Amino acid sequence: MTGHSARHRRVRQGDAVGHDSSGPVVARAIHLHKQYGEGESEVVALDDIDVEFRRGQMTAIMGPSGSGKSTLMHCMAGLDTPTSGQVFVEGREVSAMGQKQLTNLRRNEIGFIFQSFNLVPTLSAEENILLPLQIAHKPIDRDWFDRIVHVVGLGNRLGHRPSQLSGGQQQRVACARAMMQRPSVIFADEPTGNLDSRSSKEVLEFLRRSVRDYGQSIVMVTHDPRAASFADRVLVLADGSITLDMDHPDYEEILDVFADNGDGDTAAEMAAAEETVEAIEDDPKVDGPASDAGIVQDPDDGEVQ
Ligand SMILES: Nc1ncnc2c1ncn2[C@@H]1O[C@H](COP(=O)(O)OP(=O)(O)OP(=O)(O)O)[C@@H](O)[C@H]1O
Repeated sequence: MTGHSARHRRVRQGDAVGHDSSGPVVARAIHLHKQYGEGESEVVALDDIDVEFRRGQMTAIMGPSGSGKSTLMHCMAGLDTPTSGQVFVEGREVSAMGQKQLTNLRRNEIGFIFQSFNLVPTLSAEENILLPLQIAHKPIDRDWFDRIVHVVGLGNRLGHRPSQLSGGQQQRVACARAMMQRPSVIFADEPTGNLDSRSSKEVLEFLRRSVRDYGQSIVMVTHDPRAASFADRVLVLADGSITLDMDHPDYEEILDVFADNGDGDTAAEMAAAEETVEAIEDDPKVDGPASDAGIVQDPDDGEVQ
């Protein structure tokens, strides 16, 4: 398959991404520039990015390793500071906030989902889900809790600790935790990166449902074209710039983009790796999902709330 439909737009340096689409904006970056180091060690991670993320949409951010995906998400979420430019969430300028305001913003407006789940190992699933609200001394809406737990499908696992749950179940706890505070936007960094394809699908279906049924806004970094195909919109980054803005692309169209970018080996490798994983999972001799074994929690990979 070659070429892209009119729904997909090549983006050139200086173009504003998302300004021509309908729907209110939940988060926005204006001339966002991020540079690490100086002189010979200087790296431009984000090169003058203009982008808008709309409410009630799931946006996937893709691109080769080192293209700036995590930096963009961290700057949008107030976890990293831009070198220049502005970031707004709900119309409030994140890039001008002090530490206290940032903490408040992250507690009240932003939900996080990380690749390594970041659950507290000594707490039960229920306690993990409620922890951010308790830290923020906020009241617990039991009806909302019950609805989320039902949608995530964890009803009979609430008393279990993370070590007693599969990788997919742990990530669904992390999803429920992110949804519990009804954030304006959830930022998800490779949410299915540690999961087998079956668990990935469960997590992605939950995220999709939270967008469809509850109008949740989600921005998700992923390397996985299958995960990106769950999104309403896919942005492709290269060398710190957004190069493509795709509206509801399917899996084939996403694979095609990486082939078009001269990254065909990567696309072929991704498809082959996925087929191998699916074959292993479908093999009756293999007992349980691959993700149940060997999950290592990285305590430095972001914060709990
Ligand atoms: N703290 C840092 N100090 C110096 N350089 C950094 C730092 N963080 C990121 N970079 C550099 O900025 C660029 C963008 O990194 P970033 O992590 O955003 O890429 P990415 O697209 O998320 O990559 P990956 O897919 O491998 O996670 C890379 O060249 C990276 O080496």
